[in-house]
Amino acid sequence: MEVKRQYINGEWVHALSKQTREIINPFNQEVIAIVTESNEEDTKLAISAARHAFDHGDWPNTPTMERAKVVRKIAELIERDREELAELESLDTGKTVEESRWDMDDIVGVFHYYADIADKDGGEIIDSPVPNSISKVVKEPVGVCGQITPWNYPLLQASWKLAPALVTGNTLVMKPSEITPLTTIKVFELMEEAGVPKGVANLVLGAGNTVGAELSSNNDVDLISFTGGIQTGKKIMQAASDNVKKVALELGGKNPNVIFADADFETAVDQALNGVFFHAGQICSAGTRLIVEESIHDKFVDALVERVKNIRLGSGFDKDAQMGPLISEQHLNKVMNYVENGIKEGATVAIGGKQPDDPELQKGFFYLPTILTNCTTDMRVVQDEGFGPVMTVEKFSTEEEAIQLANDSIYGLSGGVWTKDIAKAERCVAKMRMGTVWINDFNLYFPHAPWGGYKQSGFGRELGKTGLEEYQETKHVFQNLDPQPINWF
Ligand SMILES: NC(=O)c1ccc[n+]([C@@H]2O[C@H](COP(=O)([O-])OP(=O)(O)OC[C@H]3O[C@@H](n4cnc5c(N)ncnc54)[C@H](O)[C@@H]3O)[C@@H](O)[C@H]2O)c1
Ligand SMILES: C[N+](C)(C)CC=O
Repeated sequence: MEVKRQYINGEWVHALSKQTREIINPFNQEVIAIVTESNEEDTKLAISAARHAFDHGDWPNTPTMERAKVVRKIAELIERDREELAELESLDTGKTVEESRWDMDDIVGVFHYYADIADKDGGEIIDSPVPNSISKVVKEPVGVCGQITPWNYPLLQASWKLAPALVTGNTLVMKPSEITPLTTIKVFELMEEAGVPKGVANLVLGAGNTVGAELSSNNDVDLISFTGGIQTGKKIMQAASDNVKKVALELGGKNPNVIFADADFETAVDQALNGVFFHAGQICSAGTRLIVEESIHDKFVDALVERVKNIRLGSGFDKDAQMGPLISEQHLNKVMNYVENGIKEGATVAIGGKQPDDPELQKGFFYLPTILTNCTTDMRVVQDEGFGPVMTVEKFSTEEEAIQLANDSIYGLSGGVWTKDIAKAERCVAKMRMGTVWINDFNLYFPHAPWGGYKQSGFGRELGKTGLEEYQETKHVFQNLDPQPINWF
């Protein structure tokens, strides 16, 4: 098997150490690729290349419209290779190919969106309070950006960083998750084909505690944009402090989905299932914390359990499969422990709570879709991000209690409210401390609207206009057209 290489200063090169890593298919544990294993020294080379391209190259000063053409070309190439990329993503993550196709469409949309909006904000003229002067605000690229992504949406999360960084004239070094680097490698090939100049976009492949730590601590990096877990986010924030680099953190969530008794019952049941079990619950915004009005609690749980019985587990390449495996054995063990601890805390398993018996699934890291009832807000299983196909169910009896439960979390990424009473929904939304709140929907995102967290779900925003501004500095330029001595000294 040919070893896949890192991309530094426009060259596909092996890591200096010549170490490699096997990439595993989570459905059957087969080795699907071997990639070079970068370390701190490779990362320093990649950062130097990005630094040189920023300080001495043309990209930061290339007209925005020209950069937008390159970004649009990347979108077109991803669209051209959509099927290959979708299959690669499914092979690497275990998600169904249909899910991966949706991801690819979203990714194409993100590159187009940023190509479209990049030249729409050329700065601002300020009405200067000083006679005979010009005061203006201009936007400039931040500089060298370190970008670190997780394994659950490898290319989607990469696209949310690459497209705005490139179109605004930054240079960058990306580090995908060491478990799922394959589609990111492929897109760097497409970026080369699209004409991204040498040194502007660099790719290193390796572990968090080596490559990731170097990227976040290196003083030649001006901004670190990270998507991943809360504990890693804290380390990155600390590592970034030496040169006070800009930090953007997209961290985890434990997202409440509040169901009022007057909600459209069938739709709320259907979307509550989708909110949790899509991609086997390995979604930052999964609605794993169901909060249901007491009067419909039993009926709602019964309906969920009946539907869960029919969820089909299987290979991402099986057209009938609705849910794939978890990403790794280590993650499977984490999810199993999380559920076992929840049971010890007093939760009741309404369905699932174990690995499937199906002999065809034994090589994969599968876990059954699980619903835990009798949950209360003080339990770890309710507070911690399980990141698996596990829903906890709590009850409430008043609107105030629903809001209080929904906010009782260190996280604040997203949440949902289901009711036909729009005034009630708006009252709840106004009090819910989360970056995204859905009314009568769940887990919807698109390029035009910002995405990010309150509280310990992080700070900074991706997507939308705000996602572009993350990659820009704001400079005030004041010009005196009639300079005179002040005669103070
Ligand atoms: N808020 C969002 O938009 C969003 C989106 C996707 C995933 N997530 C979160 O990501 C997590 C799952 O992803 P994960 O398990 O890959 O997270 P993780 O934190 O373990 O790893 C994420 C990335 O950080 C790297 N890393 C690890 N240690 C590092 C260190 N010391 N310094 C620098 N980089 C380091 C990893 O190699 C990987 O590339 C979940 O918590 C999920 O909620 C959040
Ligand atoms: C941000 N999102 C929802 C695409 C993936 C979260 O894990």
